[in-house]
Amino acid sequence: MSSGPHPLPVPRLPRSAALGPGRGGQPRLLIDAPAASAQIYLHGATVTSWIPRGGKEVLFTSRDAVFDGATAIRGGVPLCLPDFSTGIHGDALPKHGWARLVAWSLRSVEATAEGGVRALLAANRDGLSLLYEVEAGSSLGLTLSVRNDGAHPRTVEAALHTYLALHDVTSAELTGLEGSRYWDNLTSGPGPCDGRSSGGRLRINGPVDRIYDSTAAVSLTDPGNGRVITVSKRSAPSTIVWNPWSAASALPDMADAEFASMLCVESGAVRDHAPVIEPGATWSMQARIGVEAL
Ligand SMILES: O=P(O)(O)OC[C@H]1O[C@H](O)[C@H](O)[C@@H](O)[C@@H]1O
Repeated sequence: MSSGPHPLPVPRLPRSAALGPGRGGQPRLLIDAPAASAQIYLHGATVTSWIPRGGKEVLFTSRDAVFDGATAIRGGVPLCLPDFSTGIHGDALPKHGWARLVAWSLRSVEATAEGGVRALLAANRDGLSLLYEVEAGSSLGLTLSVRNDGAHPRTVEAALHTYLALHDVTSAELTGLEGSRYWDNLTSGPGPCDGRSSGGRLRINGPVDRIYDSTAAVSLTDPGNGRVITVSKRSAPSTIVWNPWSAASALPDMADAEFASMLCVESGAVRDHAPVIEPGATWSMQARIGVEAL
């Protein structure tokens, strides 16, 4: 009999959750609870699906996403940490940090009193201990905690790189960022405060890649699906808005035309807002995604 790799410890699961192979045979927690269904891959602790009961899929995951246990998953909520993009000094590798690239362990899974499921995942590396709590219910709660296990203060960038599914991005309107300053990654410069001239709404009709200074909750209308997606957050002073537009065709793991049915609205603490975590201290941030009828 062959003695294969030592299996990872599996926590006791409620009846509304199953751990098994998902796409590409990758370990995945499948949730089917009274309040919602959801999927979480242990690779990168990537939530790839959340469907509130009676509703439609809220998270976009590309049909060409690569599930090989090495590549970052194109869609859902990849975690960017300890760097966002190439980091504060512009030279950090891998891009967006290692958190989305490593296998996380599943610490606990429990049914919530509200009919959802709460999963706790953990990863340690590079002098940092990460804990990630995913609560999939009538809303999706994501809480990321980072402990500095090293002897020196650490500056850590973090973002919940949330891909939201839309019927048609050009008919969507994003509100909540009006009047906020932003850095435009497309021009590598600061953008004008926008939203004022358009009555507070941001419409997407081309590529967008902006890092907003904003703690505000945002709403994204999705008229084709008859809904508004809301994102509220705590300790996350950055909001990143990204759609590659047709440049997505250069991405090997995103299918042609899919850019029309997604918008990333990412909650984080990046660049000037990156927290400095003292030795032994823990910093955490939270985002909550909800859906309302339009
Ligand atoms: O292709 P990835 O490494 O996943 O990055 C996807 C995107 O992430 C963020 O939204 C950045 O602001 C973009 O500049 C970047 O292109």
